Amino acid sequence: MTWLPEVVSCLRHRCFTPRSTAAQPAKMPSPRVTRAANTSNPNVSGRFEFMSLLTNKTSVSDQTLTRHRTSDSPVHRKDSNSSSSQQQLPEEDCMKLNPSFLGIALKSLLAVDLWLSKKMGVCAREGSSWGSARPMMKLVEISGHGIPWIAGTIYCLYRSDSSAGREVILNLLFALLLDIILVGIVKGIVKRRRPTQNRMDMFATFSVDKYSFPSGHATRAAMVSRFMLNHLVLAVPVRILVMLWAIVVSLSRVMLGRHNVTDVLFGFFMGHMQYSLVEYFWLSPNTLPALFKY
Ligand SMILES: CC(C)=CCC/C(C)=C/CC/C(C)=C/CC/C(C)=C/COP(=O)(O)O
Repeated sequence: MTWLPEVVSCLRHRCFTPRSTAAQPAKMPSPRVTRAANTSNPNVSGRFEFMSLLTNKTSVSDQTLTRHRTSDSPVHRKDSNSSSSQQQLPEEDCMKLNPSFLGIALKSLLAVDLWLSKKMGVCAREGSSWGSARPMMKLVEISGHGIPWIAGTIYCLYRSDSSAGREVILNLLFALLLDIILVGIVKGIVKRRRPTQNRMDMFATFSVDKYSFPSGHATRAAMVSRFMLNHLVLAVPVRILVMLWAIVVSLSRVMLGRHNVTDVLFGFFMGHMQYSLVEYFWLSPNTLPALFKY
């Protein structure tokens, strides 16, 4: 499991596309950051910075640039580190200087993930290429939301008059609550930010829902669909509809720009695992008689 921290770190740092330079913690300025900062100040254009390297002027802006230049240099950073052994390199820089094979493979995979997710986010805005389908995708989103599913299951439990029916519905409720808890824990650990193309206009979210890994809709869709296919007696066309619903809910997460592809793929896998967990800990009148007394 030594690879796990590297995977989490890679997901968390977005790897190739920092959302905004202002939001980043203090770290070694990259040439891109320096250039972006300079363009906002007309006195400190890229050209001026180049000239100041030659003329060695000692104006305030020059001093700032000199500081940037010296801290940009790995040699200087090494020196300053040795003079102050307390100072540590930020984690991101360490990864760049000493990339492992796993790190490179992960970063490449995530670069493809970000590129593909952006391409597939065709309903992310009203003005996107499939922007007119956005309202329909938001309906699909609500169909996989936790609140209607939990409320509906509680209602069915209340209305159920057979003990076999109550057992199945109670286990579905257990599965839905387990899903919310497990997804919340993983989101809180990984803390991967949602894609830049996402608009945070989702219905009823928790604080962890600002994070995107894994997709809670994908876990729920995978888990609930497997649950229904295994525990309800359904006609073949309905079974196909259930499978299609799970796929469409998962796909809609990327199309709405809410998630990257890997969030949804992992979510789908995690939903299947959660179902297996529910099967393993199946609540029955034998295992939990107190729950089935009434
Ligand atoms: C409805 C009743 C009776 C109780 C509600 C119990 C409760 C507090 C449920 C929480 C449901 C909830 C807010 C789930 C979050 C759903 C969500 C927005 C997930 C994010 O999905 P993602 O695919 O974007 O990761």
